Amino acid sequence: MSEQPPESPELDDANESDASAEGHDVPGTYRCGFAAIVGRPNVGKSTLLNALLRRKVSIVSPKPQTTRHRILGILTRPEEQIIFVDTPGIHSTARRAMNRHMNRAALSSLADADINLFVVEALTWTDEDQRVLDALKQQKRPIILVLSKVDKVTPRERLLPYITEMSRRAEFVEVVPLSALKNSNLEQLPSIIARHLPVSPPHFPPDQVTDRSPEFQAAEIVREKLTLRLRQELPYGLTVAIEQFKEEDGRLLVNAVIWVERTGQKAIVIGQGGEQLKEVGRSARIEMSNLFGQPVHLELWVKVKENWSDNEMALKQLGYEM
Ligand SMILES: Nc1nc2c(ncn2[C@@H]2O[C@H](COP(=O)(O)OP(=O)(O)OP(=O)(O)O)[C@@H](O)[C@H]2O)c(=O)[nH]1
Repeated sequence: MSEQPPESPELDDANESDASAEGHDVPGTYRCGFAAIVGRPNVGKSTLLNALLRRKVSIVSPKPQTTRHRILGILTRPEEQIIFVDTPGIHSTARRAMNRHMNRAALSSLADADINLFVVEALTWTDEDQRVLDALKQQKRPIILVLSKVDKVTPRERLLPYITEMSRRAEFVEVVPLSALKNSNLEQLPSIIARHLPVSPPHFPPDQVTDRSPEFQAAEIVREKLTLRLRQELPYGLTVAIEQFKEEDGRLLVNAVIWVERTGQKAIVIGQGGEQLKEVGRSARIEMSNLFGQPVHLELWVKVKENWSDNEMALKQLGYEM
């Protein structure tokens, strides 16, 4: 994984002395490594990451395929640093360049992780789940099976035969039923993961929670608000690019462009009398102010780039690593 420093003695030493320099000496038994959160779309991967970190680092919506990038979320504890990798949902209808990018980002993450968290929605099993499990098995890394959304399971007894059935599908090091939404049964997960990480000093400073820049987070907040408000297919045809992000007189000035694929979509995003865009801007601005701890002035523009999501060059320009 590109974020992981190579295992050269010089770098390891540098990490250790960095940690000490900041007053964060770590024990020789300290563990640090990557835990990828993988699964089909919409099973609750980003919600799980945010709940584990008690911070929102990855956007969430009821629509599948919301996460488009690989996003690191870093949990630093006295005995370990777990670098979670939130991944796009792995899906089978990968005809467009964007979908291929998403599957590639997810599949490369699970190959590089020290341990994988395979998230499956409790009581369900689909062909897409099976596809993800097949990919995981090829990696021969330890797998924790996370059964998500157990708050929806009634009566609870229905879980037991399901867990038995699921345990037969692969050799999971642990099966953890939980509800990220209700924050239930999450406490034990970091310790279970840590047992499978290599002994290593931390890769990141203790106060860093993500590898993503404030600009990236700002763009994602706008995209989340759009995804929550817009109906049907439209969220899949838009992306957000930050054109300006600067501090002036104690406030952040943010200009963002919402790129859509067709002229007709532009009018829908803006809405009658500009109401839709105004609401998106208002809710995004409030969330950004909370995240960045200062007032935000947000300007949104809607522009058309024909068919950008099926154009490798456009995707690259818009920040999708290929
Ligand atoms: N009831 C319930 N809903 C949940 C839970 N966790 C997530 N959800 C909901 O499931 C939907 C999808 O959640 P996400 O976290 O975006 O799922 P994801 O797997 O990251 O989705 P992709 O971006 O498609 O890969 C959202 O509406 C969440 O609120 C849970 O524990 N219980």
